Formats: sequence, C-alpha cells, structure tokens
Amino acid sequence: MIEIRNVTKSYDKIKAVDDVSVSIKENTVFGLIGTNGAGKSTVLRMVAGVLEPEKGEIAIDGLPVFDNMEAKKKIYFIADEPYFFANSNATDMQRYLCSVYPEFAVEDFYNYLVNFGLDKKRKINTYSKGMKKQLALICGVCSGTKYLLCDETFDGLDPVMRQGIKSIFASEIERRGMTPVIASHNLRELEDICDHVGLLHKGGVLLSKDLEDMKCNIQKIQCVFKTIDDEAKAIKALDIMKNEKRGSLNVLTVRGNKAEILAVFATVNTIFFEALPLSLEEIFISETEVVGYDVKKLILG
Ligand SMILES: Nc1ncnc2c1ncn2[C@@H]1O[C@H](COP(=O)(O)OP(=O)(O)OP(=O)(O)O)[C@@H](O)[C@H]1O
Repeated sequence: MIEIRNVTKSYDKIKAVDDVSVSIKENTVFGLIGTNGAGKSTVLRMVAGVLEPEKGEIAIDGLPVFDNMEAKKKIYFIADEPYFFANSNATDMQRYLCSVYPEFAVEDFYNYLVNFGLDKKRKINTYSKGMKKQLALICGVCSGTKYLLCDETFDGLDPVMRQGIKSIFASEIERRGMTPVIASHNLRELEDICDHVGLLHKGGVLLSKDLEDMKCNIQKIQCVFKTIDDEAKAIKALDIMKNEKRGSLNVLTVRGNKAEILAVFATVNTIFFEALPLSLEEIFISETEVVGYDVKKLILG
C-alpha cells in the first residue's frame, strides 16, 4: 500500500500540493486525475522519492520512501518526459536497470522490443516521442516492481499501442499483482482500466473513491416536471450539483444514490423522466465546477 499522509510541497511561493492524504491499495489500478497544475506530477514525484515533501509522510508498504533505496526498489516511475542516459541505447538501459532492480525481466524486455519494433542498438535520442514512451513503459513493466507510476504515459501513443500497453498491464496485474498509478487527462481511457480514482484540484484532494462508487453517487436525470410546484419540491429535496434547462426539459446532475433520488421523484409528478449513467469525464466536470472550475469561464465573449 502507498500511504500519502498530510503531504504538502511548495515551489518557492507556489503551493503545488496542500495537505494531501490518499491511500493507494495494492492490486488496484489507481487513476490520478485533476485540473492543469493541480499537483498530480508533484505527488507522483514525491511518491517516487524524487522530491521530498516539506510536510507529511509517504510510505510504501510501511517504508518511508525519500532517500530509502529499499522502498524505491518497489517503485518504477515513468515521468511525463521519460529520462534516458545521454547517448544510450535500449541495451545500455537494460544493463543499468538490471543493476537497480534485481527482478528485472531481461528476456521479456528483449521480446517486447521485438514486438514493438524497437531497435535495441539504436540511440534512444533518435527515437520518436512515442517510441521513447513505449521504451519507458517496457522498462517499467520489466523492472518487476510492485508499483508502476505513470505520468501521462499513454499520451503520445497511437491507439494500437495504447491498447497493447493496456493488455500488457492487465496481464502483469493478473500475473504478479502489479499496481499501476496513472496520472492522465484521458478520462475515457482511465475509465476503462482504473478501479479507483483520486481527483486533485489546486493542490488538494477533492475526492478519492472506487470508480463504481463514484458513479453510483452522482446521477444524471432528464425530466419534465408537470408543474412549477413539482419542480420546486424536487429541487428542494435533491442535492443538486447542476441544473441545465432546455425548454421544459431539466437536465439535473444530482449527488446521491439512485434509490434515494428515485424516492424523491416518487413524491412529485413528471411528464418525462430518465436516469442516465454518468461518464468519468462528466463526473470530473461536475465535481470541479462545484469548486469553481467552470469551462464557460475559459471562453471569451
Ligand atoms: N519545478 C517547478 N518550479 C516551480 N513551480 C512548479 C514546478 N513544477 C510544478 N510547479 C507548479 O506546481 C503546481 C503543480 O504542478 P504539477 O506539475 O504538479 O501539476 P499537474 O497536475 O501535473 O499539472 P498538468 O496536468 O498541467 O501536467 C503548478 O502550479 C506548477 O506551476
């Protein structure tokens, strides 16, 4: 388990992470989502032991991570711009990683290079951006670490590659309980692979929940009320995050489980009623809108 307890980190006067507490259980796929500048990369760098928190603690399976080689061996961090040694090729990286990670899977590494069409002898600095990401992912998966931290790692990969990497993740999760922590803006993709999602905003945690619980706790309702009184009564009784009116149609984003919401609607008259599933993207927009991050504010005019 990765335990992040009351962690704060500033860069000069900018508070990048502010009193964040999150637990990441093993054998789950944890998605870290958040607005631009929310602090996702800073959290991952601290979990990887690259940055030291100025307050709070981070422990990997009970071991403090900063400056602790034993804890760091449990983690592989793929930064948004993966780092490789100057002038190195894939074989040089494999040799180095074998010296750091005792369980590095050498045979798998070379098999993956062949499958991905990556030349082991070619200088990595001549690879394209996507090829570097592929190599970083192969290094990460083959390192054999329990935790794999991915900072926007899927971005820049073509759709076939993304699908391939997702399958490799699934088999490693199944085979040896690998626990990926994936920071990404691609919510559609996270929705497919994550069990748990943490939402950061302005350095703090807005929520951290099982994806299914998250979906069960927000509902989207489309309805036409019979009278204004019915509308007023329902709106008063519901925990409404958003109410969009399209003519007589109300599109409501409501906090609460479906049974509670249906119970409220049973007490009012509607001409039309439909409960719709919410995507992770809609949950993200609703939750961040509540705290003032509104897409409409970004548009001129
Ligand atoms: N090296 C740095 N020096 C100064 N400020 C920094 C540095 N790195 C990050 N910050 C600031 O810390 C805050 C959090 O940045 P961070 O990169 O962790 O966010 P993020 O959620 O990963 O953002 P994005 O989604 O845009 O990649 C931002 O305000 C950013 O400007």
